[in-house]
Amino acid sequence: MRVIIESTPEAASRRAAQMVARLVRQKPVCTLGLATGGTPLKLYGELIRMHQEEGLDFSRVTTFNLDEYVGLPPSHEQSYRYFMQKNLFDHINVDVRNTNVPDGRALDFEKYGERYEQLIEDAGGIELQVLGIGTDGHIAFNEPGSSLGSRTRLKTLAPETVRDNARFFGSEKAVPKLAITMGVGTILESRRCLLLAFGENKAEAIAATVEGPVTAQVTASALQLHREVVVVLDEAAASKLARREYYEEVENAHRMLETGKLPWIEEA
Ligand SMILES: N[C@@H]1[C@@H](O)[C@H](O)[C@@H](COP(=O)(O)O)O[C@@H]1O
Repeated sequence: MRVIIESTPEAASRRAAQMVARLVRQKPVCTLGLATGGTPLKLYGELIRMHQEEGLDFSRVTTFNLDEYVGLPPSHEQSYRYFMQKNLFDHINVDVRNTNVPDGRALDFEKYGERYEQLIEDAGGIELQVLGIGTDGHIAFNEPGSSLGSRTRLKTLAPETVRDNARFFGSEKAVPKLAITMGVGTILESRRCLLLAFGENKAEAIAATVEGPVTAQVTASALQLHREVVVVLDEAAASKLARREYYEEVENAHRMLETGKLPWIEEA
């Protein structure tokens, strides 16, 4: 796990956008996994800017979103399809037919989950999965207790998540209590994961994810089993990490390798 700590959410989002953009430039036909929530908004804003000002081309990109609330039609302002259209897809040149967000109106969720998994497989798997994290340490809607091998399926939201998301719906009562979500196992199969977290209210979940034991009680901790994960944080979200100095050393080493300057070799 590579942990990158930037001073602000803006700087962290720019860093994350550069990673996404590098992939899209190197591999124009690629599959991105996308997330919703407040966290990736600045990342999407930066990708839109890169498309508009630098010609970043999404025309051959396919996308898969992590999750969707059960019962919300795509036209509902709080549906994740609506969110993606408004905050990214409507502003870049992705072909909307190549964008996939689980359908919250599906009736046979078991079958639908299998179909979503198949679509991901048919697209060649997810190259880079963008992730946020819940205050209870969940990724997508894999709430505490979710199997670390789980696949796309129906999930009941934990009370903490209902409380956190009430801000978007006006009240806790209005928050859908069920969601269809990629599983932890689905997420672990993506080739690379990019986890973003900002703000003090994510600090505990991030410390548990990065430095705690791998446990189904903090589903993001399963990312420790993945071979290529980058965690991009702002100062506040990093504030409860015990090994912060080491992560900074690792980043210095990356910079030295990029510039080809390894002082101990030059001095020898
Ligand atoms: N299903 C989503 C997650 O994918 C997201 O990571 C989380 C955090 O949201 P926010 O970024 O708004 O804090 O919220 C929801 O639970």
